[in-house]
Amino acid sequence: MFMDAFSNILCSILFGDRYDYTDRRFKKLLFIAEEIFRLTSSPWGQVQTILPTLMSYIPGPHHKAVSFSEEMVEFVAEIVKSCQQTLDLSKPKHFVDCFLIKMEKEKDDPNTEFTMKNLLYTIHNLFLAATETLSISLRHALLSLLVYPEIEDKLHEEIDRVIGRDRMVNMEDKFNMPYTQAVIHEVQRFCDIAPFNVPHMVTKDTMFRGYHIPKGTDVYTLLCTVHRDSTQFTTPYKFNPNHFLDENGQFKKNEAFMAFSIGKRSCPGEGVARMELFIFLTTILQNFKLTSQMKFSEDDVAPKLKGFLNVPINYELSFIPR
Ligand code: HEM
Repeated sequence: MFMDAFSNILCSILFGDRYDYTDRRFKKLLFIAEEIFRLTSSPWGQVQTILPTLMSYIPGPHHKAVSFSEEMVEFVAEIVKSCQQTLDLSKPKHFVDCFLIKMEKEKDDPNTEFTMKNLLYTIHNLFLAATETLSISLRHALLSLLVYPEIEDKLHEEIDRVIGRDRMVNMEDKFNMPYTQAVIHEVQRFCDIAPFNVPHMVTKDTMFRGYHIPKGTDVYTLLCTVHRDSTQFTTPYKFNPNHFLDENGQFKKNEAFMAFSIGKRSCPGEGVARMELFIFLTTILQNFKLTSQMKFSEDDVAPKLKGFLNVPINYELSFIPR
């Protein structure tokens, strides 16, 4: 359900359109995205990420991810084709229109990055980067609130005080909701969904803290070590929103928070991801109390590595209207 909702937000940004949840083509797109994610997270997929050349010679299920990716690109190509038919150069309606206009402007530049292939693969990558990450984060957040109902109570209190029950939340509210902001940051720190980040490669010979890293070496920046650093977080192995609150209960940034990575290649979707997590979580809690027939321990909320992402356990959840 969350995947459907987050994917539809992306579809509105990219194509200016939402899909009905029962739409056959939309369901197919989500199925493909989930399959690519499942295959790349499997042990086969992980070895392929680390040793792509070797794994291209070895038969196995990891090759299916490539054919699923091709299917997704074909699907996207159809949508882009229909956008081309309705394109008005003076009135771009969405991301695809803006990209097509740039393609048109730079069509005589042999070095342009604005090509059809880049458009299709950018959309493909956005689908993979933007849907599962948000869905996993929200599922972690709701599980954390089931394990710590006192934190849910404090969120309800802040939501009722700042937003009330009669209007929808908006992004301005965030500035008056330090506790909610702290909880969302703590969910992302504690659940640490991309513990090894994504692989990077040094583009030139590099000296780092006395070590020589030759050009072309793969580098994995372990975000998990920063998120569990006891010099930065008082109780690194415990879910604790106070990590992001000062002594006056105001939201406090922490430079060691790196859920979206840092530097030039940090997550370009950070802004929209923060917005979506805030709006989804506050809207759910404005309207519902969370319960479950299952019994949870503190260990259940701790991150569980599956492939290259930390995912929450499977759990049942009921939304009780408030
Ligand atoms: C809670 C949600 C999200 C988390 C935790 C997250 C985290 C990350 C991380 C750790 C990276 C790797 C950065 C690096 O290479 O150092 C990344 C890359 C990326 N993310 Fe996100 N992300 C999230 C949501 C999104 C959303 C909503 C979008 C798009 C709307 C998005 C688009 C991307 C793209 C395109 C890249 C690749 C950037 C590149 O290769 O330069 N992400 N993300």
